[in-house]
Amino acid sequence: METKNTLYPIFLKLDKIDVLIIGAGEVGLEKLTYILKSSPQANITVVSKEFHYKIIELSHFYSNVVLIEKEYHKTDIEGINLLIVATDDRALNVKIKQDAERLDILTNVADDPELCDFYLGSIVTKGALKLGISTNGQSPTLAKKMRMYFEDVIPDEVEFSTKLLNSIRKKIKADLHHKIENLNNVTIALNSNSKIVDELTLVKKDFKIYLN
Ligand SMILES: C[C@@]1(CC(=O)O)c2cc3[nH]c(cc4nc(cc5[nH]c(cc(n2)[C@H]1CCC(=O)O)[C@@](C)(CC(=O)O)[C@@H]5CCC(=O)O)C(CC(=O)O)=C4CCC(=O)O)c(CCC(=O)O)c3CC(=O)O
Ligand SMILES: NC(=O)C1=CN([C@@H]2O[C@H](COP(=O)(O)OP(=O)(O)OC[C@H]3O[C@@H](n4cnc5c(N)ncnc54)[C@H](O)[C@@H]3O)[C@@H](O)[C@H]2O)C=CC1
Repeated sequence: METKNTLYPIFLKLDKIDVLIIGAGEVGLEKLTYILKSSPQANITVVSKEFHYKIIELSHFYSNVVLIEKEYHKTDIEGINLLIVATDDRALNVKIKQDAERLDILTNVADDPELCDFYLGSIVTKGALKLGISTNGQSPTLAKKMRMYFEDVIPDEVEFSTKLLNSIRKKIKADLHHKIENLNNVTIALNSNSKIVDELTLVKKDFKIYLN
């Protein structure tokens, strides 16, 4: 595996596409839980011979999670946009990946990086702000630690600042070049000082003046 991370992160609207998880054991549960934590409205179908009881509980809570109790058949993946494979049968996982390739479906085979078209990352969410973290498959544990670190150090005020910046953004009536300059000026405090919390409080005051 490469040291330099060349993966390209994108932020998907999972309520607008169809996600399928095949296999509903421990790993299926981990993937489902993690996706719902970040995207509670994700459209997710789970196909499996048996279901972890926590997956059944989740499906009662989320009407957007549909469970289908059956053995995998290649027609299950037709029309699917994003696929996560998590059965305990490695040969079956390889076959599902081949079926998916024929239909051009982006696929993650849980815990089998070689078979993955994409990886799930660690995710930090603070209001509108979202950070995706990847170690290029080298250490999921490090990705998790980084998530916990950023959850801790990014101040909750960032939610407020994001909203304010958005309203300023809408108010500034200028050509794109001047708009970017203006927005850079009001956010410059964020870049110039490591005491993010203090700076955000200052920025908040500036914004209030700016908006009045
Ligand atoms: C390549 C990738 C493919 C993918 O699954 O998408 C992958 C692969 C593997 N994971 C393994 C193990 C563990 N995974 C975790 C946790 C997470 N794993 C996640 C993603 C990814 N895992 C992708 C790369 C992400 C990146 O680029 O950094 C996270 C981010 C999201 C998620 O849950 O999917 C989530 C953290 C969420 C969070 O809390 O923020 C823990 C820690 C724990 O659970 O506490 C362990 C045990 C400790 C350890 O091994 O480090 C194994 C070995 C299995 C074995 O031993 O057999 C493989 C296979 C291999 O490496 O060969
Ligand atoms: N549990 C763990 O922490 C880890 C698991 N893995 C690997 O991840 C994979 C999945 O592991 P677990 O989730 O723990 O297994 P599990 O045994 O808990 O779950 C497997 C699921 O796949 C379903 N399944 C099996 N054959 C099927 C078929 N033909 N059609 C539809 N569904 C089918 C089963 O009904 C079950 O729900 C395995 O390859 C395992 O080696 C790897 C690392 C850690």
